[in-house]
Amino acid sequence: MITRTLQKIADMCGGTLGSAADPELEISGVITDSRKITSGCLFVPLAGDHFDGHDYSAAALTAGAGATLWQRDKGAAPEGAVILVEDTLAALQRMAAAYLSETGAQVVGITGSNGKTTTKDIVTSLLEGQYKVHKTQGNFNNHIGLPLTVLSMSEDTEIAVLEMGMSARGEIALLASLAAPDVAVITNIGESHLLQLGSRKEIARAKLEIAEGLKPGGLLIYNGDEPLLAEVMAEAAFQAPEGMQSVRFGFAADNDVYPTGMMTHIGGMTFTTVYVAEERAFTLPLPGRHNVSNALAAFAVARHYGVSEANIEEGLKRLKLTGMRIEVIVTASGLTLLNDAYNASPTSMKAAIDVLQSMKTDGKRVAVLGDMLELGPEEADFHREIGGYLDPALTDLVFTYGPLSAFLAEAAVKSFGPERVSAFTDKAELSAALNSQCSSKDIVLFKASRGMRLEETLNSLNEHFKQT
Ligand SMILES: CC(=O)N[C@H]1[C@@H](OP(=O)(O)OP(=O)(O)OC[C@H]2O[C@@H](n3ccc(=O)[nH]c3=O)[C@H](O)[C@@H]2O)O[C@H](CO)[C@@H](O)[C@@H]1O[C@H](C)C(=O)N[C@@H](C)C(=O)N[C@H](CCC(=O)N[C@@H](CCC[C@@H](N)C(=O)O)C(=O)O)C(=O)O
Ligand SMILES: Nc1ncnc2c1ncn2[C@@H]1O[C@H](COP(=O)(O)OP(=O)(O)OP(=O)(O)O)[C@@H](O)[C@H]1O
Ligand SMILES: C[C@@H](N)C(=O)N[C@H](C)C(=O)O
Repeated sequence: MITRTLQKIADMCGGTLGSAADPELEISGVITDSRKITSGCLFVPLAGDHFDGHDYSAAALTAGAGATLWQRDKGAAPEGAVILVEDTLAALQRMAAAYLSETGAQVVGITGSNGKTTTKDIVTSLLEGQYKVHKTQGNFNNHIGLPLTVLSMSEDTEIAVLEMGMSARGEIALLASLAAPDVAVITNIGESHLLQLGSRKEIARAKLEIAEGLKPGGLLIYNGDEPLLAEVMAEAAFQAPEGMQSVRFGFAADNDVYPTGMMTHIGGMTFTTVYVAEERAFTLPLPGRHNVSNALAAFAVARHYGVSEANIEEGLKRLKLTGMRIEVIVTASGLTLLNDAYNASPTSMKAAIDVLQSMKTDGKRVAVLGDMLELGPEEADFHREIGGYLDPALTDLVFTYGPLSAFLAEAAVKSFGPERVSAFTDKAELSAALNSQCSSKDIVLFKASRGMRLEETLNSLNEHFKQT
């Protein structure tokens, strides 16, 4: 984490020391929540939807913070070590950019509608055998999360792997301007946040802002199976940096990185590809064809940094995936739970259904699917599309949760019949139905948008089977 004198911190964030501040005071770490203060940290108060951090600056100092930023338009600053700034969020971002530059770390920025977190985890696992790597924790991928990620990295980090999320134009541009990536990855163009962007082409334009933020001579690694990306890059408005290199990954053989074979097995996927010289087989401890796509993007990053095939194989073995991304949980009772409840959009929903329908079981395959949010005016049709995508020969029961998922159920009934499809808007009723209709031999998929918190229903079913 960042460790600097108070004066240096003030210089990095464009602030001015308050009269009581000791310029030589050592600051270590940056915290934005007064309830999580660490000794000697810099507290950065942010104004949010429910609180204004400035109301907690004095408490933060009392709790052991070494100093606090203070926004000039917030009235009288508290007594003690204060750095006065025009805007605390802008100061946080400026500090992060300065720190990243001072460390000299290489930066890999990862964006895309789906797979940012997964690909970030795979990239990290492939690189860390040869480099000191720091990566985004959880989903800290926005205008606050990315700066905090950077400020938490150690001074001797060699490569920072930073997830960049967005839900509006300009957001990736801001993150890329802060991070100045050496390598930018675009995993795919799906439908996430279509409500705000309006079209998939506009989503592609938003994601390609990462390329425009590359350092000169930087490398863009993008999904070559997605025509919208090439279309947008051909537009006059797209401003590639000087000397930009590019590598395309995907399933089509005209990509630079693509699989020459794939096989699903109980522990994940095995695929063959030409990594450096000749075709090799690699085992990915993750289910789903979509995760092969993510792995191929990560391979392109690893090859750029000269990672050996031996380290690739070791990296895949030690892969630590962030939870709730098609996480396979086999309970003591034998019930298999697919926890894919972190978020959902049509592309990721289909990918999850493909995983469920490809798994072998002596019991039933059960899909528990909740609302997909932020999809815009066509949201009902997107849910109907998923209902029609389910295969009654491969999925046995369908349970839906949420008002939008009623459209999914309506479409599924046409091929499953009413006795195999149940729609709910109450979690307790959904859980009761699952408890009575599922058996310990079943595989049960849970997937919905973050806002549905469907992991609560997964946990309820898990608890039920622990007691039976
Ligand atoms: C500002 C902040 O961190 N807020 C977090 C806080 O929210 P809450 O509503 O409780 O408080 P306020 O925001 O009103 O509080 C303002 C500050 O005051 C501090 N404070 C409060 C009380 C107190 O006693 N002492 C205090 O010091 C407080 O700490 C605030 O700093 O808590 C929530 C629950 O934990 C957090 O969720 C909330 O975090 C916000 C949402 C945030 O942006 N956090 C980032 C660090 C982050 O990266 N979060 C990611 C989610 C990112 C995301 O959604 N990404 C999108 C794509 C980008 C969309 C973009 N348009 C956007 O707006 O984000 C995606 O699809 O992935 C995460 O946590 O996963
Ligand atoms: N390449 C992909 N194509 C389709 N779905 C994917 C892909 N990669 C991951 N997913 C699915 O998308 C969901 C989110 O995965 P992940 O968290 O890795 O993506 P993300 O882009 O970080 O999401 P978010 O925008 O919420 O941060 C999971 O259900 C996961 O299984
Ligand atoms: C976490 C939040 N930004 C998000 O991903 N929202 C979408 C709609 C989801 O919850 O799936």
